[in-house]
Amino acid sequence: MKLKLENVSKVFGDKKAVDNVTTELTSGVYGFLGANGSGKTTLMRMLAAVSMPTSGVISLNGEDISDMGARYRDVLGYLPQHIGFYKSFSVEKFLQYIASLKGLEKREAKERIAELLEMVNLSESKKVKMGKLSGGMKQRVGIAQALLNDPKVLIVDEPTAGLDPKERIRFRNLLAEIASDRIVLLSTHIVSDIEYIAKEILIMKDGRLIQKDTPQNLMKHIASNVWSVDASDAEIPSYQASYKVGNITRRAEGIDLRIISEKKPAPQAVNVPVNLEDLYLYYFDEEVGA
Ligand SMILES: Nc1ncnc2c1ncn2[C@@H]1O[C@H](COP(=O)(O)OP(=O)(O)OP(=O)(O)O)[C@@H](O)[C@H]1O
Repeated sequence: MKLKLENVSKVFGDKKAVDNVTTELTSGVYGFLGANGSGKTTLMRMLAAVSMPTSGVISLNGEDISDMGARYRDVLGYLPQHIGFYKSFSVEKFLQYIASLKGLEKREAKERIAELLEMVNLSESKKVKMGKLSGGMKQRVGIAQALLNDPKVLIVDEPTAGLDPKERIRFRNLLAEIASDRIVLLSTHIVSDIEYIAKEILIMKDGRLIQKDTPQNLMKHIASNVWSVDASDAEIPSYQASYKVGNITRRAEGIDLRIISEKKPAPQAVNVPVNLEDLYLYYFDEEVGA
């Protein structure tokens, strides 16, 4: 299984939302990191064949997905960032409805829905109306609908938003389990979502794919840029003004700042082992997700 992107771009007016992306995805989980507006959703929509590239080609096993039509949708599962639900449908009814849109046989759908409800821990709530579900429950229904047709390519856009930590772990394990013979692309702001399960991490910035590598290699690249610095309260603002400061840890013996910097930020600074949050901070200025 190979999903290939060749010089894929998407332009809205004079905005290049996705800029000449070329890459290949095979079985496994790919974590997709990027700041807000970096083009992740736009790229995922093209991979889900919801929108067409302005230029470039996306192919599955050598065949242009725009020529595959229904055959591509048959092997695709997609959980968009914002999914429209029918408030008056029960969970089960909603899944039956999506199953019929996806062309599943009634009996096959019934079995699959029961299995998926179990998997996302919603069997007990199958009669509850969609309008009455919590954010996390809705998200789990979204995940179930994306898996209805047992997709070979699964694209999920920020699927863990609104899930509590326990649900997030359950979801992460579920993806890891199903990814052995499928391509799973998962976008997130929350680095811990992909820390353990991603075979590779793709980093997108201003529409361009700037990195694609294993988490270990990406962390190795920045090993000399992550520092721990002893500081006093009074010094914190000046470090923050000059450097990317991650965690600030207060200890009995003083304050420890985690700093991302190519040059040594202070004489007492020492290099420390890198984690994925450092990677996020290195590439993006904004705050690291929860
Ligand atoms: N339909 C559209 N029309 C015009 N501009 C768009 C459209 N869709 C996206 N954009 C712009 O393209 C850029 C990339 O947006 P996109 O939603 O793909 O980013 P993202 O990385 O998914 O961000 P987020 O994490 O906030 O969803 C943004 O500047 C956005 O404003």
